[in-house]
Amino acid sequence: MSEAIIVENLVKKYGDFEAVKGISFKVKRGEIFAFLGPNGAGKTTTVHMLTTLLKPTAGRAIVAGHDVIEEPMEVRRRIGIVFQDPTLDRELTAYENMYIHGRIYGLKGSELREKIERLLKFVELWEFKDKPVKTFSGGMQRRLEIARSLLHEPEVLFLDEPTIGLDPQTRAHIWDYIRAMKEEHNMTIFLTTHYMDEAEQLADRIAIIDHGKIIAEGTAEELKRLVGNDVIYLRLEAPKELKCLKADFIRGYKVLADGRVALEVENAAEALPKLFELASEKGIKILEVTYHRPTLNDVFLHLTGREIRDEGAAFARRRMRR
Ligand SMILES: Nc1ncnc2c1ncn2[C@@H]1O[C@H](COP(=O)(O)OP(=O)(O)OP(=O)(O)O)[C@@H](O)[C@H]1O
Repeated sequence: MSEAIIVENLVKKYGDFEAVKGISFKVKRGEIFAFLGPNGAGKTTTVHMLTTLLKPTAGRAIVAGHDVIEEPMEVRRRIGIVFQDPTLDRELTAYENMYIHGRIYGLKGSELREKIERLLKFVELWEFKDKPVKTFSGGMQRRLEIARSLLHEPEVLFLDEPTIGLDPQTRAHIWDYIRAMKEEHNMTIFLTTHYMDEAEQLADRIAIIDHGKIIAEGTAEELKRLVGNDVIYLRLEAPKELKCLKADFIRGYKVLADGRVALEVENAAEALPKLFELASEKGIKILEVTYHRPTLNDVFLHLTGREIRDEGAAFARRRMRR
């Protein structure tokens, strides 16, 4: 089978609240697939259903060739998971954490020792192997969790927000490991993220999830094509004057939470002089202008009218404080 994950009409209700509202998608073997969405979109709930930790209310999911409801043990044997919150034993050393996990999966002797060494070297923690985890930084702990999740050579690896709260340098390191896992082991990787750059940098395909539904799916390039060619950001002296800025060359617009306006246009270089002319005709004062090719943030804005960035950033700050 060429698919590592097949999901059909998957639903999860918590009481009356439907957190996941009948989602369907497929992930091919050897693919990095990202679930991109804001806080509370239903990403973790989906990961928990796909990893057999949570029973779906309805629908079906096949992971590594096995049904998550009918054959949970078969699924568990073939997957690795790195959760959002650390699950390491902080009192034990890095080596001991790896060793115990390996024994749980039936590994032992020289095979286990060699794997631990190879994986701790892979995530650049070999020299810290005898240090207790409580002395590790957040980034070191995440690297150790990744190494641990690879011990039993999973076919499919689930990473729930793998770089949340980490500094840019550590995030880039973790991206390198994720790419290496795909390239060297043809591993299928399902990751959730609210960071657009993470989805863009890593994923072969991206599903954008919002309020429990997949609202778009494709490669980063395909998703950006939904928006069009260019996006112009404007700050107006009086934002309510926006309604006077109607013209054929403006394909759509959205008002951002910070008061700026995003205009979707075919070609910003051609649209800008026309825009200035129109503004001066109508007596509208433009305070600031920038433009760029659409980003995934623009795609999210185009689809939902909201920015993923604000919600994500606030969420990351909240988590860091915990
Ligand atoms: N055990 C639960 N009981 C009730 N509601 C829940 C429970 N777990 C999650 N929810 C709700 O379901 C929705 C989806 O949550 P979920 O954690 O899957 O979202 P998410 O996209 O992963 O966001 P986050 O990154 O914050 O976990 C949210 O509105 C959340 O409040």
